Amino acid sequence: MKIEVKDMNLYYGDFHALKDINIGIEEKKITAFIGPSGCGKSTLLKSINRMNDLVENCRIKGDIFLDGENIYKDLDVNLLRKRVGMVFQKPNPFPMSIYDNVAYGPRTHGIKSKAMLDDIVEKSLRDAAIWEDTKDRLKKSALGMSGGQQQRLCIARALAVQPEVLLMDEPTSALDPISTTKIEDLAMELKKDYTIVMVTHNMQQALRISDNTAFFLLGEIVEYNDTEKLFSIPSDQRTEDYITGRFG
Ligand SMILES: Nc1ncnc2c1ncn2[C@@H]1O[C@H](COP(=O)(O)OP(=O)(O)OP(=O)(O)O)[C@@H](O)[C@H]1O
Repeated sequence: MKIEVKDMNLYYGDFHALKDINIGIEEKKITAFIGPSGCGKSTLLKSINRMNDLVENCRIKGDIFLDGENIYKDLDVNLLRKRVGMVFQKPNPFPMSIYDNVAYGPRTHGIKSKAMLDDIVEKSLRDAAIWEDTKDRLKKSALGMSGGQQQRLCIARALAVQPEVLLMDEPTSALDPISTTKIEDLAMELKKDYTIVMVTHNMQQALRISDNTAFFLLGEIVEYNDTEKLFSIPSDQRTEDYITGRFG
């Protein structure tokens, strides 16, 4: 297991948003989090790189381990966020050039050599399958790209600091079907090297690309299994009701 969440409970003030969460995320696999709106998928995703630390009134009990190290006790938060990158629902490139977007992370980690940065930028853009679209316009603003290109750029930006885990929060929900397919293909390619955890509202997407799926409801994980099993022979009635479209 790359990540293990043990007996985790999370509260936003008095609101109990995650209840007794226990889940192991397998290395170099795609794990999908599905479930109706507001059931805690993003909250758990954001906990894995401690983004909830930024939320006032957020209290967490229990533990999360990355390669056996407790992320709340044993790891520096900056190092954790280098190892666990994140891509958000809406592409959010910085208002700067394509090159500078990708070089941003490596620069903040102290890399100054132009040759080294050039290599990292090219490799990251290639790995995010967007080198061909960008190689002749690296100095142009990232904001001039299409939404789908911007999302792949954001993935390149996340890859540039050589993370081990990539958290993706509904990465295709703002994209058209063609860009969505590109991101899905990319995720399947990236799992050779990275552990991917993806929140998705799209059950077809979870079925197409993920190895394991967790079904969330009202802050609990109702069922967690191999994706094909979860969708073909769900063991909980609530999972069955959700995947057959009876609610949510
Ligand atoms: N910063 C916050 N302060 C207070 N409550 C919050 C905060 N963030 C989330 N919540 C609440 O926690 C619950 C879980 O939210 P979360 O965003 O994790 O759900 P989700 O399953 O990802 O939903 P969606 O699919 O709509 O993104 C919701 O009821 C939400 O209103």
